[in-house]
Amino acid sequence: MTTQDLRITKMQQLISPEELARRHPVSDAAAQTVRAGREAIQNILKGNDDRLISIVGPCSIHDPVAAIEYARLLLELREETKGELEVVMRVYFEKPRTIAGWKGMINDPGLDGSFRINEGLETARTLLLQINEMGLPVATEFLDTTVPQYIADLVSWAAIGARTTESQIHREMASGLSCPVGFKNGTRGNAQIAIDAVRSAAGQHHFMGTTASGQAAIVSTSGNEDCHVILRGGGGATNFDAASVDAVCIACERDGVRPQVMIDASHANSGKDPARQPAVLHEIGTQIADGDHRITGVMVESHLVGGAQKLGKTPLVYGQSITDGCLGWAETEAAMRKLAHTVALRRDAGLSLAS
Ligand SMILES: O=C[C@H](O)[C@H](O)COP(=O)(O)O
Ligand SMILES: C=C(OP(=O)(O)O)C(=O)O
Repeated sequence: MTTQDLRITKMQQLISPEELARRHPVSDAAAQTVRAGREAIQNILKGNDDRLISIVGPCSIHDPVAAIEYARLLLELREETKGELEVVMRVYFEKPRTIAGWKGMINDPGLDGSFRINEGLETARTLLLQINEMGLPVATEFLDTTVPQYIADLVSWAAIGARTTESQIHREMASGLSCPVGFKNGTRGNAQIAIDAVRSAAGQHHFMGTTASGQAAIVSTSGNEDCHVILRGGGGATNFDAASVDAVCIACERDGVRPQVMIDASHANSGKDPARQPAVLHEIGTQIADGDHRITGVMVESHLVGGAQKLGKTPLVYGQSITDGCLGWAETEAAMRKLAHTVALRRDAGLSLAS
């Protein structure tokens, strides 16, 4: 009598990370973008660079063509604001769902419940290569702990989401990632779990994972010192205001964590209304112009077309989110230019890092 796999309906072979990398190797140009992106972010986190990490882009990627068009626009904005902002594109392939829904392009690239994960991984890797080769560094959320082996060599910054910050396996994963990592506060607004996660990920861990050839392995990590908290609001409250930043930074200091935060202008900080993101960025900009150096980054959900559409609608509107609502491109540009100006104001006022 079998007692095993009673609820498994199918198992298929997954491509190995090694095979995917063999098909789509990292080019020198892409590697250069990744290295430079990581280094710039590390310097900002260490306080050696007074610019602002700016993670900007769609809530999720579902159409690589629109993603490349978006990347071209963002690259121009990156060039224009490079004295004040380190602009990195949000290229999110994995979506953690509150209950159920489309889980992102790696899980279901056909958007139709066909779950062609091998194809999703290949499309994701190809897109990351293209964006990096353009000279634009990339940010993503890592959710499934198998995924980094396939794409992490092309990622300059990673997030652990509000639903997984408290998870031991995600903290272990972060301890071995080669890029800086931001941990979101919890969906109910608890920022302490993100501070705990930063401390945990800084340490060494030993856990189960897979090798590049796809073999199950015992993984040992050295710890990741480039981790930080992301404030995204939650539990019916926002946390982008000066008092919230103060409270979290004081808690960081108490716990031996660098007192610094990235602020997500979207999610609970905008009440999931994308049109409110510019007002959130304005408030963050006011704190920066007042001399606050503890805000080391921002996150913005933005796409070619503002708002969101329901998956299943045919045809889909080109360049519009099928997950959370995003800020449209024109509004994104305007808000990011204003934010860059506040960094310049802080600098011009002599409110340097040392002061
Ligand atoms: O950023 C995306 C969403 O906020 C997150 O995936 C949760 O989405 P859901 O509550 O619609 O499932
Ligand atoms: C899912 C996301 O955010 P959070 O984890 O804050 O809900 C996201 O940034 O896509």
